[in-house]
Amino acid sequence: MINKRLIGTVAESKKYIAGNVMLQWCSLAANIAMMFSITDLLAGLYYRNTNAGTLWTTAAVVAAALLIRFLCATLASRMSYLSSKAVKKTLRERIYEKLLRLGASYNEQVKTSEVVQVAVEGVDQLETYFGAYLPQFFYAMLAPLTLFAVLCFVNIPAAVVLLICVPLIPIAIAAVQTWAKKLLTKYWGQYTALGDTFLENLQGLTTLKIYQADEFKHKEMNAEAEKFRKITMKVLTMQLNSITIMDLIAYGGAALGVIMAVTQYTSNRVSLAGCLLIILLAADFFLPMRQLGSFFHIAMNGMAASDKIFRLLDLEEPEQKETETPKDRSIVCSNLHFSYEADREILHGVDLHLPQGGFTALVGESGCGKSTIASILMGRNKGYTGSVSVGGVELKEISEISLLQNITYISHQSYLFKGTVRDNMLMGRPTASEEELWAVLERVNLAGFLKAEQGLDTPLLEKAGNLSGGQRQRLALARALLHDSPVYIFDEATSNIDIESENDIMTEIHKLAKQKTVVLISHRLANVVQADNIYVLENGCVAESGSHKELLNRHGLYERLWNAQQALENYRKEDGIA
Ligand SMILES: Nc1ncnc2c1ncn2[C@@H]1O[C@H](COP(=O)(O)OP(=O)(O)OP(=O)(O)O)[C@@H](O)[C@H]1O
Repeated sequence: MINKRLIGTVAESKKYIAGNVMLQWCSLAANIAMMFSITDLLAGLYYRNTNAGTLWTTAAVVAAALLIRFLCATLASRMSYLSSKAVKKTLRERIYEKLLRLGASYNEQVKTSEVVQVAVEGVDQLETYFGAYLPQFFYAMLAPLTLFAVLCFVNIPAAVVLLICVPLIPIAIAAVQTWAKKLLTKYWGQYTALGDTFLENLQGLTTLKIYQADEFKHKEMNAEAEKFRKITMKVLTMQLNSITIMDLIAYGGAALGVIMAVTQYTSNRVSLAGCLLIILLAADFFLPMRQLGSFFHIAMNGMAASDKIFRLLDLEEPEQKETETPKDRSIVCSNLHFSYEADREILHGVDLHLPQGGFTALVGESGCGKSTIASILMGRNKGYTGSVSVGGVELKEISEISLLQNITYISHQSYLFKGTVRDNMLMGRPTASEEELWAVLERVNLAGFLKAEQGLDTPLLEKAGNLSGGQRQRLALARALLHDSPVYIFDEATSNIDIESENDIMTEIHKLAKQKTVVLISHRLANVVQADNIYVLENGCVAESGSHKELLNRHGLYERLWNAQQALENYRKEDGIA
């Protein structure tokens, strides 16, 4: 239960733990002095040899001891607070830095919901471990030894009996530990699983309602929650039972000490004051250990959480590369293979050439691997084989920051943050002036709408929920234009939006393609007609490539897809659907 690595990780907390232990020890010393004084007075009263001076001295000692104990308790809780603060700050910083180092491909290794739970709940659990458990652990060792040393001067047999009984509490704790550890690991597993399902169902609630599947999911969640309730009850029962056992040992041990004191007194081996002192201090032998026992379960929870934190902190990090993206940004993929799962290859030896300043399109039926290629180019999927090079340098060798400065990715669901239009746009270029912001908004045809609202200060809800799909995409494009990177990848950037927005965005993409390297992934072949080169993918392989005209003349897959789409679009036009 003393995790050296954990303590080493939050080294700053060591001084607070030591301070806390010292303060508790001072409080104990004050208590001992107070008990000495009181028992002396009581014995004096019994033998009728007390004078006013003794009374005043006792009153002064009691008052001073109470004041010291009050100050020590206040300062000790301050120490707990400081150590908890250090723990939260350090561990959350470590988790955050780790995620940054894992980079864009972090969720290849860990689920976002797990990261959130570990960083929030997991770290909170450790707060108690550092703030309460660890100081109590050391104090629970120190207190009985101190009392033993003091009581040895009063009566050795009673002091020995009390000291011998103290270790029974940690022995009882150790007995339940193996079982408790298994139970807590299971508890944490179910807790994260429940959190995962809850988050997913909440995010998909509208979809569940549309398909009236909410009742079914409700039942599923109920079943999972019931499982979690049962395991929580098991944990609580285990905690309650072990606390009962500890209470029996603690108060049984104290009772034994009292019996010893009385028998020693009746056989004249200890004075009345000494006997009273043993009786009054007997419980103090056990209370720190008993208190430790009650923190023990919280600490075990913390241990289970720390395992998860260290699992996250120990995830293998992609090597931090120093190489800058070369000036020549032409991208070449040769014999590119990639699988998300071991036994299912998605890309089977793809060869692509995306020349600097060129306008290249990737087309193909759904699921053929277009977005996977885009992800690889953005450095998000690192486990590919074959070669992907930028200006002759292997992609894996290029630093992630440099790559992301040079390539901008715009998907059909670009993320817009809660805040204002300005906040979101400045992410593209933090130094952009007001004029520059309005200029790109004009380019994407969003300026008119925003002027009628609150301009750049128009508030945005989470994921820009208060904008239409088309407006969201135009804003995402405006932000991307501000980024002004040499390469742009548009991955179905005009999917699911109105035809006007699509036309506006496509016009901008075509203009951009005259100045930058543009890769356009699109279902709609009418959008790629102007591309210099079109790669037609089929089942993770390049089936054909060439310009629109060349591909039509080949009479292959591209022509079939084109004819099918044209027929559909003409039909729509005739029926006035589009
Ligand atoms: N994260 C993932 N884990 C496992 N398999 C995945 C993952 N993402 C995609 N796939 C699989 O990889 C294949 C290619 O997906 P990809 O998204 O690259 O296709 P796409 O051509 O972009 O399709 P679409 O045009 O529908 O967007 C699909 O069969 C898909 O099931």
